[in-house]
Amino acid sequence: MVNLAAIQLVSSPDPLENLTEVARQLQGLDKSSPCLIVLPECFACFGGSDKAQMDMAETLGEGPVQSALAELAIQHGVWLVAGTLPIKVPGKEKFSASSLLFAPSGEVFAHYRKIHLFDVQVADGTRTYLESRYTQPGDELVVADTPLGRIGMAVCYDLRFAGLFQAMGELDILVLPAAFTQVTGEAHWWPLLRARAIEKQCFVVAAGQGGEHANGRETYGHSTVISPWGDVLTSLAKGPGLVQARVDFDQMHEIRRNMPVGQHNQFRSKLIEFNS
Ligand SMILES: O=C(O)CNC(=O)[C@H](CS)NC(=O)CCC(=O)C(=O)O
Repeated sequence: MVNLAAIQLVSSPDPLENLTEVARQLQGLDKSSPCLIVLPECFACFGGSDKAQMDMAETLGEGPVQSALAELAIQHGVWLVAGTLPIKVPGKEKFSASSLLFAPSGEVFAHYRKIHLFDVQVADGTRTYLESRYTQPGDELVVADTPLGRIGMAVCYDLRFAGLFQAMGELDILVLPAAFTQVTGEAHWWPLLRARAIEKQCFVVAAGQGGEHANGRETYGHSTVISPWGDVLTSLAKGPGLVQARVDFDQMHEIRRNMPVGQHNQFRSKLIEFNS
């Protein structure tokens, strides 16, 4: 059994405040099985100015937020997907929206830089988003081969690009830190997430920002754990909280035996792997 968990936040622009909330939510974790916890996109700083994010950007492997995260992973003995953090890109002005996977040892086991940037006019005209104005896109797929299983890493808007997940090959768990808008979340969050779980025949752990933020932005929330059959095992609509589901991978192997989608897949692609 493995406990798959997501912490939902309504992050402020203040990293200390948000890290304190993460530490508080971790107190509710069921540690009777090995745990994987996912934090939301921009968990440490959200709803402020672009400058607030630029100012807190850290160099990979050093900085107060990364140190705090490593400490939490060690303290609780868990695998921790630290949502996204602004991480400096050598030689570039912009930072990458980096999703770091911490091992229970506190080491950064894998590092995914969000590939697809959300430069979008939201349907009801509420807001125009231009993530590329301050974020450097990544260009590598990342699958972390861990003792818990093969973990595919993606962030938020990436969810809309099915080719990304096809290219990842076989996955046991897909993690998705997110900050979906209220408008697009209402319309697309569930069909996209459940489709990914079904087509990859894997568990999906999605951690969202979920509420009203300092700059008036509304995020959709609905953090969740979804089974390889597409069932929603747990979810939380809005507000800070912890969702968790102890899962048995036998169900996943049974589904794959009966419907060997992976073997029938006619598409193959190169990918970057981080191995233990
Ligand atoms: O910009 C920030 O402060 C933090 N980053 C985000 O909130 C990102 C980019 S704006 N949000 C998304 O990608 C929403 C995707 C989405 O809602 C969808 O695909 O429907």
